[in-house]
Amino acid sequence: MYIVTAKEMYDIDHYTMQEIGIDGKLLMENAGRAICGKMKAIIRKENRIIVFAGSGNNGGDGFVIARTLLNEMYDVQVVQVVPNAKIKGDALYHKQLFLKCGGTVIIVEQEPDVNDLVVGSDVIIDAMIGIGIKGQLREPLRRIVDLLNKTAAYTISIDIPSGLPADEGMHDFTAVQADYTFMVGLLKMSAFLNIRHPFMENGRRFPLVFLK
Ligand SMILES: NC(=O)C1=CN([C@@H]2O[C@H](COP(=O)(O)OP(=O)(O)OC[C@H]3O[C@@H](n4cnc5c(N)ncnc54)[C@H](O)[C@@H]3O)[C@@H](O)[C@H]2O)[C@H](O)CC1
Ligand SMILES: [K+]
Repeated sequence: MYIVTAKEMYDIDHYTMQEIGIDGKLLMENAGRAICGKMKAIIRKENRIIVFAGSGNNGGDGFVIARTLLNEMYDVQVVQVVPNAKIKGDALYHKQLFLKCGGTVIIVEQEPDVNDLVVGSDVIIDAMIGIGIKGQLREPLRRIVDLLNKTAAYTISIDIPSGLPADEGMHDFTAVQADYTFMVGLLKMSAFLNIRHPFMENGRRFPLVFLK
């Protein structure tokens, strides 16, 4: 079993893209699809599902997941936690595919009732931020993470719970208290550090599924 730091994961992704030649969009598609395949064991067609998508590739995974679920007739919409201009590259490509498939994207800064959306949903998919996190969560992510932790019925995090430091060295942070976490590629070190313990609730929280 290999456990990687964020840098090691980026190095492996870089090798996969530059040396092997697998396009980043395809990596994202594979990650999102693999997660959806496993996720179907814990979600239902009648669930109201919201994907919270951030600005980076973690958000891109979220758009792939949203499109895959939408195309399979799940009740899913996306809440984008950053302005449109921040979505770029592979994530923008997958956002556009989701929109062209008829998907709904709600921009958080234009939506005064995010609280009502969360209260009215059964499953939150947390694709706000992954191993690209640097330092303490900034607004509006911090406020949204607090809201999800207080209000969300059931939360599934993509790759790592948003806000959790990817590596060692940080102890004071706010992070999503996920009921389930699907890791992409390789196991991330953050899953095994002491920083995770406050979120564990006697080991019951954070079941992990690791996807190759
Ligand atoms: N391993 C794989 O096979 C694949 C993994 N993927 C996913 O990509 C993310 C990592 O993507 P990256 O774009 O590098 O970073 P993030 O999406 O995690 O975040 C970057 C984003 O976040 C902003 N940001 C950074 N720090 C903060 C902060 N403290 N507060 C608020 N916002 C912050 C920053 O400005 C960027 O915009 C990985 O976890 C996987 O989920 C890919 O799909 C490829 C395949
Ligand atoms: K996440």
